[in-house]
Amino acid sequence: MRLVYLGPPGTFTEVAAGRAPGTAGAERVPVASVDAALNAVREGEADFAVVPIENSVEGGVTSTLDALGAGRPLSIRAEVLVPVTFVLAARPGTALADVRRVGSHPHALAQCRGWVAEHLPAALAVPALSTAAAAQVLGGAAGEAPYDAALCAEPAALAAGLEVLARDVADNAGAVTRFVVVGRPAAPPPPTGSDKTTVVASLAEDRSGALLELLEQFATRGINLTRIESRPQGTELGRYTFSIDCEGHVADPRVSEALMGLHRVCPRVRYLGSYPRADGLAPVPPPGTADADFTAARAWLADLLSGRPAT
Ligand SMILES: O=C(O)C(=O)Cc1ccccc1
Repeated sequence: MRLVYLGPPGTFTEVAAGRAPGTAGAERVPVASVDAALNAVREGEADFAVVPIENSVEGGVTSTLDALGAGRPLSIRAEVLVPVTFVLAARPGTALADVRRVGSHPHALAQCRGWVAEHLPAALAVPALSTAAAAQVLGGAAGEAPYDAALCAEPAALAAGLEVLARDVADNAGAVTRFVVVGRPAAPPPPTGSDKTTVVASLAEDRSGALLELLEQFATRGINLTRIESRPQGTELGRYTFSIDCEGHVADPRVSEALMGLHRVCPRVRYLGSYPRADGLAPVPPPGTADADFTAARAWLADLLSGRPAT
């Protein structure tokens, strides 16, 4: 079994890959970008990809959301939560006052924006493909590097031969990043009672109430959303698709009814998978929306249709 992840070694994604459920014993191969990881799975060069999808401070990882929403379909099999802390690291001999450009993954730059603004007010933020890639580029560059310091995990800094200038430089202690394990389309694993379902849906037309209609499919079935993000369709200003995570599993009656509702009201729905929640939390449906309520309602309807006396 081959698993690719956003590398190089030392990324937070590597930590997530090491904890990915159902991948014990897999050969773990770093790749340069989220697109490269997902395409390796599409092409059959890897069985699974582990990629970041969401952060508790910065929200969705747009490169992942866009890559999952377009191109050949993929399927999310599991999620992994990893706490993230950053150091600011530089080549030996660099002082904090020498740092004019800071390189890292855009989510790391965003999560340390306040610290950098306070301690390095004149520094430029330079995006890199990952935190460990920023450390590697800085440590490996013979002469001029594209930045003077990198924001990364401490082991990545040390592996690249850098020195730590400051620890715990994130603005929010306790930030958590969510990663997903992605494979080629397959039947979902059985429901566990603590699951999430991910879909991408677009609106029928640009009119008032269209988004409300989409959301109603979940609300009327008592389904809580754990993430919703709009992403531009890229065709014209004002056209968006919605990337949504909801509580529950496609095999749960209330979730299956909500997805069928989406299929009725949205021109395009991409089902990306149902998988166990990493936090183990179970949904608390409002009265009348438990799966047993939906099952009982279907049985009642079956009675009506068969002519059996129904109450
Ligand atoms: O670059 C990394 O180390 C990643 O794994 C992506 C990332 C970047 C910032 C916060 C969490 C994950």
